[in-house]
Amino acid sequence: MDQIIVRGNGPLNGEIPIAGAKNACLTLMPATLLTDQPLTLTNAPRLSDIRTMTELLRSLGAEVASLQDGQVLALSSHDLDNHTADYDIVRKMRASILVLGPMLARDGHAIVSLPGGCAIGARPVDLHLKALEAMGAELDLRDGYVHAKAPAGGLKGAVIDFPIVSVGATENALMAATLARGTTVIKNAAREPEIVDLAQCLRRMGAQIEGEGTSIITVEGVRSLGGATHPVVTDRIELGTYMLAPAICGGEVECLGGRIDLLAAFCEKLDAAGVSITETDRGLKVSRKNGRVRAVDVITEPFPGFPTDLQAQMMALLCTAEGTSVLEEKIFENRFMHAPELTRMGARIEVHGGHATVHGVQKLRGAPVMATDLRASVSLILAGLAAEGETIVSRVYHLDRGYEKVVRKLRGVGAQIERIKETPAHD
Ligand SMILES: CC(=O)N[C@H]1[C@@H](OP(=O)(O)OP(=O)(O)OC[C@H]2O[C@@H](n3ccc(=O)[nH]c3=O)[C@H](O)[C@@H]2O)O[C@H](CO)[C@@H](O)[C@@H]1O
Ligand SMILES: C=C(OP(=O)(O)O)C(=O)O
Repeated sequence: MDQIIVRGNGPLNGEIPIAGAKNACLTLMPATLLTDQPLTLTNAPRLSDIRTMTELLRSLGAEVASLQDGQVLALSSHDLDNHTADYDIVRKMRASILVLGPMLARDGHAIVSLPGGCAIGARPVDLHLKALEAMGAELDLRDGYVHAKAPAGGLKGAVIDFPIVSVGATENALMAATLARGTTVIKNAAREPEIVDLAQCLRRMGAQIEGEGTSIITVEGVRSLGGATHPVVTDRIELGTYMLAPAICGGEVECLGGRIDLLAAFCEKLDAAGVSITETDRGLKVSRKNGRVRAVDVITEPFPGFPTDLQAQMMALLCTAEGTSVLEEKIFENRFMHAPELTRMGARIEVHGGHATVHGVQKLRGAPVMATDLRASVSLILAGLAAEGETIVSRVYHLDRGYEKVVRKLRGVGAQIERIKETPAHD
């Protein structure tokens, strides 16, 4: 297993290109199951999660070609020769549940393993299932799998009123509704940019959708969808992560492809903390010129609120802020596992239930630390960039799920960071 070694090295300066969004690409790829025509995705990120989704789609009989060094994905699913998404693949990545709606809508049946819990929380899929039931699907939970059947004649349009905002359930319902008979109205829909991106891609494929980006999405089902070429939206979480690098270390970094509208709530918090953000022709320029950042309180919420996927990285910034910050995690019940690791680096953090209180310290110190999940892993790297001495981050396979070329990108702005093979322990 690899490790990443970071040495705190002062201000960072230069530019970092931002990739296409993992969380958008992982929902766009299953859209291929809705059509027998080719779907081409450009601006795809090169990540292990994308390879896992490729493996899953291939196991169902889809063809997926990775072109131009992985930045273009050519997908096609003429006939699916298998309608079972196997536990061995689904357990690796929760986004696998997104094949359920499309397979059911197109072919009328699907068997998909339940993804189970994961490190950051229980993460049930009941809302995905209820949405499909509302469209007439019969669901049976057996042996850890959802066995799903559409009524004769296919799924029917329905009013789906989600009790809480769910990104994944909105995506599954939206894809299924494109081929359902009649009109589907999704109320309390998620408004994330990844939902807007999915709706735009589906529309390019011939779907009739209105209201994406608002809480009510209306879909008029069509008989079939065609092929399309679609560019994956910028990864707002990778963007926010790299915006935090100069905020933590000082200096000035331009994040190429960045847009404030993807991250308005996050940008407001950075501004309040004393970080300057300027829109340029090429992206966002971020700098921290005057001394330490100030403490700010953060509550994670569905879009347009502060993203849960940036909470760990924001905590890394606040560890060295002047004053005390409170972070409240409202999406996932166990998403503070980075806190004890940051504490190993000298941070002063108290966690009580869904709240973490961070008392800013002057300086962090390098230490061996362990990545516990995707965003936790990058928060430790960010903290290491600002720490005195050497930080060794283990279990970086978490990082590979969501960050491409992290060492190259950070070295490009002057960071001292390298990836090494872990030395095996001796008896
Ligand atoms: C609203 C939100 O911020 N969603 C995040 C969530 O999307 P993801 O789609 O994974 O999760 P959801 O948006 O579905 O979850 C939101 C909340 O609803 C609950 N829930 C969800 C589905 C369900 O069937 N039943 C249920 O109770 C979840 O446990 C959670 O507390 O994780 C992704 C990866 O970290 C993030 O990119 C998304 O921004
Ligand atoms: C937790 C994440 O992904 P997933 O939903 O695939 O676990 C994430 O993107 O931060």
